[in-house]
Amino acid sequence: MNAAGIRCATTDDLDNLITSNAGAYVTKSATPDPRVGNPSPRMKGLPNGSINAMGLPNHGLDYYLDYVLADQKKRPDRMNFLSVAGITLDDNLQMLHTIQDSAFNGFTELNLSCPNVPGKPQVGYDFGRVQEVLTAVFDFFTKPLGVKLPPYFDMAHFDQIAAILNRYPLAFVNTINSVGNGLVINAETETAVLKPKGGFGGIGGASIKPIALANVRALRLRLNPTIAIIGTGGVVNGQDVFEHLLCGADMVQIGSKFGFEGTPLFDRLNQELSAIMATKGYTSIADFKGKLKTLD
Ligand SMILES: CC(C)(C)CCc1c(C(=O)O)[nH]c(=O)[nH]c1=O
Repeated sequence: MNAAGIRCATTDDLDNLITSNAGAYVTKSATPDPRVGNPSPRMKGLPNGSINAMGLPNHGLDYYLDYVLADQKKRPDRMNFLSVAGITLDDNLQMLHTIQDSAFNGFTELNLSCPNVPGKPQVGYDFGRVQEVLTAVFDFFTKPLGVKLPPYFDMAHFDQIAAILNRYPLAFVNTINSVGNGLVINAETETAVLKPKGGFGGIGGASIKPIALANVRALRLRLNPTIAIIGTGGVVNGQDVFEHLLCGADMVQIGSKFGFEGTPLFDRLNQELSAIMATKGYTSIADFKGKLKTLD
């Protein structure tokens, strides 16, 4: 499926997704009210990925909730995901109350890369805050909910975030979001390529696959089996999908590459993954999911 933020901000984008061979879709992370987002250039393609500082441009929660409600009426059998990214905890709780009180019965993805109070790191990097947010959310929210996580790079952080997440009835964890605050420069003009944030932005694409695979594997090994894992990051071909599944992902999302290739990507990835499985004699994903071997 697509990753939140990529070709999923308008009803046209979403119509393209539901008529494609993607297994599911997720809507652009929503805020309570529409947002214009940051000034352009705010996203740039790179030889092996992308950098972005979009600033959460979106049409507001109601726009996406209306869309998924209409879709679930038309296609009650299909999975759909609604992503929310409140700038404040109150915004997140307000949106989740609206979703809880609505007829929506799909998955809600709570983006924990949302900003924290000024001077503190994003919520996903403030473990105490993660606990506060999830405690407040699960105080009332009973529908299927997962969290979108930033990448972690330290074994102690894998231990800490997993220990926190295991305390909540999460349907899934989506790992990873873009690798935060990279910087891409144009050496000829001696200028950063993005306008917002002095050129700092989230990095996506092939270069982040080793980080994504590590986060999928580390969390699979630590999280309760009741919590499914969506693997996101660095997928450009069927082998990358296979690797995410081997690390333990139950579902795979594609961001940067989907941005460049569009919906034919899903047909290509399905074909490439099927070819790899046939070569290896696998008839189902269960034959190899999570079965990464180590050299001990
Ligand atoms: C980074 C935030 C703007 C706080 C959240 C939205 C978001 C954005 C974005 O809208 O800039 N880009 C990403 O690569 N990941 C994200 O989660």
